[in-house]
Amino acid sequence: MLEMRAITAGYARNAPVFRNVSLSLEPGEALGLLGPSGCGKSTLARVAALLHHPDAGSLTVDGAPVRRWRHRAPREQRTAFGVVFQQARLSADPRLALTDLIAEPLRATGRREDVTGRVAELAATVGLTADLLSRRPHEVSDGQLQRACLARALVLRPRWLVCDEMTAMLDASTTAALVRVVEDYRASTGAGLLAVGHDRVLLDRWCDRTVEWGTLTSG
Ligand SMILES: Nc1ncnc2c1ncn2[C@@H]1O[C@H](COP(=O)(O)OP(=O)(O)OP(=O)(O)O)[C@@H](O)[C@H]1O
Repeated sequence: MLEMRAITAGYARNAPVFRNVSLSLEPGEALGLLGPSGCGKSTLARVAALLHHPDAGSLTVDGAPVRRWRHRAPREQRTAFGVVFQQARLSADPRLALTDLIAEPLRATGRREDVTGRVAELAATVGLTADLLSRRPHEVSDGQLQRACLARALVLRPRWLVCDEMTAMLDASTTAALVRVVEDYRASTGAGLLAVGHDRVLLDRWCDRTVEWGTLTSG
């Protein structure tokens, strides 16, 4: 279970982006989050994935309260999450070939021996061919780079996936392919999903439940 209670968060101490937002996901649930631009959906998604320290409120992941965020979070909690953002180019190190980008979390957690097998397996899953794997981000399309970012998000087999406008920059066929990869992953592992988006039709089709930002505030 992923439980956020009365979260207040933002980027300046006395001017939070939002206050008292609560949201819970059941184990294995796919939840879509819709809301107007700038309301704070990405910020909340980053709090949920342990990437942004909230000003107040509590987060519990699979029964364990989160006390530290970002690099201070315990590895076991940090690696429970796979995250994919809208702008793949901002979240990909431009110096790394796609194969190293996908392998980055394995190397960072000392699992170098898993790199070759796991990268090959995930490249096939997300539809990246060997010639693309050796290229760097500026040598591939946005869709190809997002495929690599999704593979990176899955490489440690997370229990929770956070997809923040993952498909907003992509065409219909790449969108369908990446959504299918996430669905197959969830079907085989039981992972939960928080999908932030603007497209209600896509979220309704993809998720078990879709909530509007305006319904999450508890006063
Ligand atoms: N790193 C940052 N520093 C300062 N302010 C930020 C930062 N990131 C976001 N903001 C501000 O916080 C507010 C919420 O941004 P956020 O990206 O969470 O909204 P959103 O609901 O995801 O928007 P969108 O749907 O447009 O992506 C916005 O006013 C934004 O300008």
